[in-house]
Amino acid sequence: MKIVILDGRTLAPDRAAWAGLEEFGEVVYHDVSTAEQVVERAAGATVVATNKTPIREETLARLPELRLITLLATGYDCVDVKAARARGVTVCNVPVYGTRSVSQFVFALLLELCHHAGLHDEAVHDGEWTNQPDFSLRKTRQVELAGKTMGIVGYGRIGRQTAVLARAFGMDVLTHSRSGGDNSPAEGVRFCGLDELFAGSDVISLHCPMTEQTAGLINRDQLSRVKPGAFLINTARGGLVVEEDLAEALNSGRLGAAALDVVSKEPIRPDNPLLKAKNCLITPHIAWATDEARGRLMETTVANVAAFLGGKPINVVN
Ligand SMILES: NC(=O)C1=CN([C@@H]2O[C@H](COP(=O)(O)OP(=O)(O)OC[C@H]3O[C@@H](n4cnc5c(N)ncnc54)[C@H](O)[C@@H]3O)[C@@H](O)[C@H]2O)C=CC1
Ligand SMILES: O=C(O)C(=O)CO
Repeated sequence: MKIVILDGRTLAPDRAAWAGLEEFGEVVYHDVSTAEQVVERAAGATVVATNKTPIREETLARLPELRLITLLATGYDCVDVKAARARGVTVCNVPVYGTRSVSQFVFALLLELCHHAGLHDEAVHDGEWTNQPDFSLRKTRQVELAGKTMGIVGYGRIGRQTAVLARAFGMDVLTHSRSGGDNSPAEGVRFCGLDELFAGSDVISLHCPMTEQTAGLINRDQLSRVKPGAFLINTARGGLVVEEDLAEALNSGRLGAAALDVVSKEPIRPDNPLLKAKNCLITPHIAWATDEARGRLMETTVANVAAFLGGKPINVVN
């Protein structure tokens, strides 16, 4: 049986790290693949592992031997899961592995927006503190989170954990989720409509998946409702945001700042309008990438393949 890893490098560039899959069959490893390379590389494979390499209907049609697509990620928007189901291909993902890391990263981004610790460190190392008389050198406005409201779009695993951290910072939490009430809210968390969430939040954090319904959810119309000066954080998927509209909201000062771990095309293109937008912090899709989360991701991937081959698939999303 052939197992093809289409884009293993971001998880584990060392091929030895994939040895756990070798007990199931021949493993063919690729650092990274384009959508156009999938058919050739996955030909004859029973199992394909993909992190972000797209697998669309036309690709599936040309891979008749494929039985399992195992995502090396939580988000599965790069796979046409409906087309896979129609062809009898099981798709599974890796939930939970990154819940704590991603929600922690939300606060790494948010705290950077509040305090600009990196910028102050640079100023100190450049001698700015030494060369002025005051005991304190404040280069930007400093913001306290206690008493502010965090709006969480998507109250699933990461959204819920982000709410826990927000509560620990003394924030009130508004949330909007698909069913409006899936998962009973924790104390201090209130479900509301998206418009109310946008109008009532000092910090908006996105945690819903990228789907037909959520594509472009954050657009000019929605951004016109935000509290002046609010912060937007996106660690979910770039496609949730209309990037030109976000750049406009930042440049006009309507939105105070944005911190984005994800953009619509990754790696980011040089003409992405957010690269030149005011007060826009961008990290290269690393919220998931702690050592601990990557270890769990690999373990669950091996478990996904073992369960599927054992006839009792787990973490199935289609
Ligand atoms: N930046 C990174 O490194 C990472 C990003 N992610 C992203 O985070 C997303 C969320 O992950 P989890 O919380 O584990 O998923 P989850 O499935 O536990 O939660 C997603 C939540 O979004 C809600 N939702 C779905 N459609 C919605 C809509 N139209 N409006 C509002 N809410 C909606 C669902 O009801 C669910 O409660 C993933 O889909 C992935 O795109 C996940 C891991 C790492
Ligand atoms: O797990 C995910 O969904 C990520 O985006 C990280 O690959």
